[in-house]
Amino acid sequence: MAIIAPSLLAADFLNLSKDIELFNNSEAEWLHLDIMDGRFVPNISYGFPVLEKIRKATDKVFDVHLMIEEPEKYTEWFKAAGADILTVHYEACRHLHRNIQQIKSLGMKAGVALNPHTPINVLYEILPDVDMVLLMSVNPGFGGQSFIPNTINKIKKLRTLIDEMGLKVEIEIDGGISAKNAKEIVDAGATVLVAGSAVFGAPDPVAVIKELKSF
Ligand SMILES: O=C(CO)[C@@H](O)[C@H](O)COP(=O)(O)O
Ligand SMILES: [Fe+2]
Repeated sequence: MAIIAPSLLAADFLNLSKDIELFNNSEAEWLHLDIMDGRFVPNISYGFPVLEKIRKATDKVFDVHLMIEEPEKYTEWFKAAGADILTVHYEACRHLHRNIQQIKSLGMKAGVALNPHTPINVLYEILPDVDMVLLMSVNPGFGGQSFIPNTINKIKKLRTLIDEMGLKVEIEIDGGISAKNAKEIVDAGATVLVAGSAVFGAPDPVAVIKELKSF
């Protein structure tokens, strides 16, 4: 049974308190927060004032996905804004190991994210130091895109690598996930499913979360 992490990016920003209440009353354990800087990705999302307000409205885990250049400049800010898990992109970090150490030294769990074109084998030396790997199953920057089928092969390869190394690392998959493909993703070895438009775009987000949880 996977952890479900609805992505706030697809919530109704004119009615955030309603969507947070739905989330609070659902079986989802984590809230996925996408931070975009207009440099690493072509889009700009939301920032600290939004995070700080939502932090006061939920006790669930804050799963923060940084799609930003130089994430090390903001690690302490995200800790202060309430992040529990902070994930940086492999492609955005010149000193990934140092960034992971910095995140963990502040008491957060540390994740590393890979873009769809980045192979699993770049993780070999960092895997023992991270709590989670996030595999992008769409190109980062936007919600509502289609799942890239090759992600299933990547999940299987990563599952094998983690098991062979005897590690306990979460595998989070992000982008284009719905009740239609969730079973295949979980069966391949994923442990955390991010879903934005499939959850907040649905008439009954709580029911969709329940269905995703059943796989
Ligand atoms: O990180 C990202 C996009 O860059 C994701 O977290 C999306 O927000 C997921 O949205 P859907 O694909 O589920 O609509
Ligand atoms: Fe994300």
